[in-house]
Amino acid sequence: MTVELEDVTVHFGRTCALEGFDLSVAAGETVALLGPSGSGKSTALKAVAGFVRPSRGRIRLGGSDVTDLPPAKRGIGVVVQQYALFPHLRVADNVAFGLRAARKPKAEVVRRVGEMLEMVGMTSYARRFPRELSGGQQQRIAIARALAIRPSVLLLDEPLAALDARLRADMLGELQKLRREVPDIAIVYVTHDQSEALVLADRIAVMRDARLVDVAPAADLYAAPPSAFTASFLGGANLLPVETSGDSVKLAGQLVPGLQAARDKSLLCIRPHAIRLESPSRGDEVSGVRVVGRVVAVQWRGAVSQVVCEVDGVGDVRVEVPVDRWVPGVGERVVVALPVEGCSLVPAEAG
Ligand SMILES: Nc1ncnc2c1ncn2[C@@H]1O[C@H](COP(=O)(O)OP(=O)(O)OP(=O)(O)O)[C@@H](O)[C@H]1O
Repeated sequence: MTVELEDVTVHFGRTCALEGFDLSVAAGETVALLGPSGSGKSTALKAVAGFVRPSRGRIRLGGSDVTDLPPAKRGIGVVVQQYALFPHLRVADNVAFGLRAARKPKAEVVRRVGEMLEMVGMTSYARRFPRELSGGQQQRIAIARALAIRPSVLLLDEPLAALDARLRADMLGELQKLRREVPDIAIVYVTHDQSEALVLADRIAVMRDARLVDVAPAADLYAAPPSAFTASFLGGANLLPVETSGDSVKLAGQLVPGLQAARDKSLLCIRPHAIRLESPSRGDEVSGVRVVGRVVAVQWRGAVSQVVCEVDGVGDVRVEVPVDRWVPGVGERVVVALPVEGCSLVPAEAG
């Protein structure tokens, strides 16, 4: 079932939490709402669920206007942050709740509850009460309960936030599997974690200050971010100052081949993993723009090290160095090589 938000605006008192928000999610599509804390992601999702009322705009599900319908009449599966399970019901009864409300036959309820508990790895907890579970376990039951009714729209608000890294990876896998098993479900997934968005979403809607900034297929947004905000929020791109004259682009006085300036104010966008560091004493390994910098910080992060280099006339450049490559020490002079194929231009932000 399609989900459409058209010009949706939500106010809480004097706070505008969502401003003129337009988004359409097709049946079978997963769209992640990604943005910093307070950018309006949860508000957009609550508007679809019916938990908040827009002061302007319309919400349609499967083409029908549901703006004035209460949440229960919308037929949506919802898992929101801190979503309270029914405290007086055991885990299995929580998961069965929607199925019983829909008067499903008893055998089907039992089978479906069993399947759902198995999916979230909670079979042996079926007879416990929510207060006897950890926060992460409660969230897994909330996911099982939302999916039990086989909703055609599923809204997930930071569903993995309470889980540890290992469980989060497992649940991400489960959610991917779910998408294959229920191919027609439309999923709106709120997160501030870009890796979750990249794993799950067909498209990512990037939000900032109550507004939609960019929306596009995840791979396109990552490869060619349309704005400086999206470039840095998704993948932590370096945004480096360039000089333009005519349509040529220069970084620290050097021509960047292959880039054409289309506007006055642009920034050169390059991902930390695309940059190579070389010792000044070694030969040129990488073709592209080469500038000299000084290492000001090194953080080892397991498979990669993050190295920050200070480059005259450019500023700090963040580089990800894989574990099997040379990692310079703090204070060392290095050649920072930027392969042309990793470089793109994004418009500089106004103001
Ligand atoms: N019930 C409310 N009453 C008043 N203000 C609210 C309410 N809910 C949200 N807001 C405000 O609306 C704005 C958007 O909040 P929202 O919860 O949608 O952000 P978010 O992007 O989901 O953030 P987070 O990632 O922290 O959950 C924030 O400024 C927030 O303080």
